[in-house]
Amino acid sequence: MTPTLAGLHVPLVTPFDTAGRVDLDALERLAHHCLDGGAVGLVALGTTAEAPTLTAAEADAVVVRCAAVCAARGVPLTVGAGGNDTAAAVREVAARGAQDGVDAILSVVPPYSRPSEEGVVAHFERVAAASAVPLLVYEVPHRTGIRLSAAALLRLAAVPGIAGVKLAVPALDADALALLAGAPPSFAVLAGDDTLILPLAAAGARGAITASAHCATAGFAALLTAVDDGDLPAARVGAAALLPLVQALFAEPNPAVIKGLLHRDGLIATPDVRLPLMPASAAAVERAAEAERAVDGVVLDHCRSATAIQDDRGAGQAVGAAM
Ligand SMILES: O=C(O)C1=N[C@H](C(=O)O)C[C@H](O)C1
Repeated sequence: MTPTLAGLHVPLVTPFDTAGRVDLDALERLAHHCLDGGAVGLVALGTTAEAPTLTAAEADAVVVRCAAVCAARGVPLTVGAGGNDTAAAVREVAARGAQDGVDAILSVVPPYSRPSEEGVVAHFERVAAASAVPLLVYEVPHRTGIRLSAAALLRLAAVPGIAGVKLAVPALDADALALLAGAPPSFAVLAGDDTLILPLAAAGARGAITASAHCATAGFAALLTAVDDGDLPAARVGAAALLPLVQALFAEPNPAVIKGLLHRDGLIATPDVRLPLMPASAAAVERAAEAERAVDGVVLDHCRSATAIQDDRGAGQAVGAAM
């Protein structure tokens, strides 16, 4: 499938069962839950998946199960692969990109080593050349230790095989705006920081990869649809309603609170994360649950009023047509 790098993509957590094993059935249920809520694609083995803690066999099993769900639902699957050893990243991306049902690769800017921008571009030229599927660069400075300039990201946009960037920068600053303004049509910018979906989408991002959207999925999908439809007042209502939820979900290291809330909501068997992450505090999960309830109210109210407006418009058009 040619991936649609637009709309809402959810980077799935990796659920664990009470014995500490990867719970593939819960993962499958969660995948359907997110797609039922309005996500148009899924991401496996992202940051939120605790990918560094999975064995190779576990990671393979996660990809196989997610690929089966995505194939059944006719949506694209993006898979995280790469790292800060270019030779190893090339091998991993080549293998993942060749796996059945993998439509795109999400590959992080090499973390920890703090290479120059020249080095980052050379890294991605090699990695993209090895990939059988389009590659999304994952720009996440607070995790990698380096922030790429707009000029460097635009150089990456011109590399064959690189189809976009997941932009998880902390602010909509001049570099982010310059990237959005200069990105060619072949290069999709996706919002990667959950607090900045509205401003990034309003400035031209085509969608979002958003861990918070495990919860209140319909609200995040509605926010992006509102921006697409040019309905900024509705998008502002949605974004304002979602912000307390996003803040609550990221109050402790991700994905602990998301897992805590999914467990509380009965979607996964345990809230467990693997070390070095620690389980979320009960207070953080409770705050997130309250924020989630508040979003449901706003989004439902908004949908009701949006439907009422649609009905009015439809009635008006019908009347106009009859005259
Ligand atoms: O796994 C991801 O992809 C995401 N991880 C981010 C993080 O934990 O830094 C957050 C974002 O929503 C998606």
